[in-house]
Amino acid sequence: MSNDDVLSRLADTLAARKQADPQSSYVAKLYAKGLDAILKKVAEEAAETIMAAKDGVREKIIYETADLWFHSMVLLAREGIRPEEILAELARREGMSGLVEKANRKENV
Ligand SMILES: N=c1c2ncn([C@@H]3O[C@H](COP(=O)(O)OP(=O)(O)OP(=O)(O)O)[C@@H](O)[C@H]3O)c2ncn1[C@@H]1O[C@H](COP(=O)(O)O)[C@@H](O)[C@H]1O
Repeated sequence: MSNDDVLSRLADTLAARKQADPQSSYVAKLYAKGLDAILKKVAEEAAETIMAAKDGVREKIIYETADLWFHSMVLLAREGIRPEEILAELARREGMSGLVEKANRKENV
């Protein structure tokens, strides 16, 4: 299996877990706990990523960032948002100066 479409495959699994038994699936259990529990995990994993970066251990940064991305993906799945939509937003910004993006953002968001 290629790494190229790992986000799409994971999103398919996360969508399917909406029908799964919370006893047999970590993701189903998280959905059952609700939005606040998912947000708490995102915040925890962000904090763990920060601590890993502070420690400066490469493998730890990769591991904790994977946990952060995974829980962010659970949040997106809960909200019915596909990872392709985030990738499209990043692609839209590609080649655009961050300063231009910042000016546009003030007008649009
Ligand atoms: N990529 C992941 C993944 N990354 C991390 N985790 C889980 O996320 C949790 C990380 O939280 P912590 O480090 O705080 O550990 P914890 O104390 O066990 O977590 P809590 O009980 O406090 O929530 C761990 O339980 C990990 O097992 C993941 N669980 C599932 N997946 C993917 O999601 C798919 C569906 O998982 P299930 O729904 O469990 O079948 C799997 O096939 C994987 O592809």
